[in-house]
Amino acid sequence: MNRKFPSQTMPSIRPHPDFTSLRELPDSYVWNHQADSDYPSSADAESVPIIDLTDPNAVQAIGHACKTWGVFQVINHGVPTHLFHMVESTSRDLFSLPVNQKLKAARSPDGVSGYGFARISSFFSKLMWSEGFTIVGSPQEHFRQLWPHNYISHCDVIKEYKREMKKLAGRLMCLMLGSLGITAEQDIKWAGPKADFKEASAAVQLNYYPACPDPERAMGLAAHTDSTLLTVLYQNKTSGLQVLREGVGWIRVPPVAEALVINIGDLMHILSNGCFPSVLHRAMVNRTCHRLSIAYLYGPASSVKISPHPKLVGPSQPPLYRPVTWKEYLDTKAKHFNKALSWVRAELVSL
Ligand SMILES: C=C1C[C@]23C[C@H]1CC[C@H]2[C@@]12CCC[C@@](C)(C(=O)O1)[C@H]2[C@@H]3C(=O)O
Ligand SMILES: O=C(O)CCC(=O)C(=O)O
Ligand SMILES: [Fe+2]
Repeated sequence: MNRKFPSQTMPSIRPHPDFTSLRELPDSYVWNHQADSDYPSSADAESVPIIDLTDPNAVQAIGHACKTWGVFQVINHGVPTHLFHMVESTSRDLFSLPVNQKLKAARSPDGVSGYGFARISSFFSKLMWSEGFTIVGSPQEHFRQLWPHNYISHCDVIKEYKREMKKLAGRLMCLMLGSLGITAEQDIKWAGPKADFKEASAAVQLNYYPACPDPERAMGLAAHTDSTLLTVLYQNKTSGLQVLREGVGWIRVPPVAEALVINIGDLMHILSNGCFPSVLHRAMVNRTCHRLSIAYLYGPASSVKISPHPKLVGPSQPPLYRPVTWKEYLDTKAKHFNKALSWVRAELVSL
């Protein structure tokens, strides 16, 4: 499944089919879900924790969720509801444009921003039943191509969304690290003097999963971990997100009104020296309803090297990973995909 396909055979930009016109799932979209029987489909005996950020015990609850799940949902997070409606409406406007219009903002072969299949597509021989739009920095140039007359209001929505998400992600960083006895003020220099992670950077990923004629055999977004410190994920009312629980199987993460899903990413896995493992997750699709999700992929400023925190390292706990910048890690991920973490680990051994 993790075979790498040369980019010539799987370019990131192919003319997208008009999903709405397909009555049957083309063979190129049929995934072999046989391998899933290794992990029996869980009877939902367990569910991903839901944490109220206004609860005085939130730090402990977050620490426990990060150690044992790598994912949790947050409620009472303080992000105004209207912002989700606005960003959802920008997303809908974007994905409902005609294919040729969307391709005007296609991600270039060596670029990060723009419209296209998920970056990880190149590792799979089958196609995913989804479309994506990645925003790094300002979306203005791409949005101008898509909506020559009203791109500014869409840009403003993204700007506001990023501002709110950055605040929330900084708060979550403090809570997560706090649960490990690390204080952002004293122990994390790159958190800045106010410990607000002001210099942090991020990407926004808009995901669209059209309704699918044969959802059992299709795949929305293949199993992966995020190359981030943490990811804040908003999903609309249609379910589809699943996380892999060791020894249990794929567990659904149902949409909960007003809640946001928080994933631990690979860089947090490294920073916590493996205490907070990154979570493998995937998105399935639906026969009658389309699905939208918006991921805020949060990482450090470009000059920061992430390494196991000194407070979590000692004679009995050697550092398991070598220091990496976000860019270095993304390059490793682009080469080795789901084996990237072990590459960063293996390289330490070979130093
Ligand atoms: C900052 C990031 C994180 C990226 C790469 C780059 C921009 C787009 C992100 C995603 C978003 C969709 C899933 C993923 C797996 C993908 O294919 O593109 C992510 C990837 C990663 O987390 O590795
Ligand atoms: O659509 C989803 O629920 C998952 C999206 C995701 O994993 C991502 O954008 O990284
Ligand atoms: Fe993800």
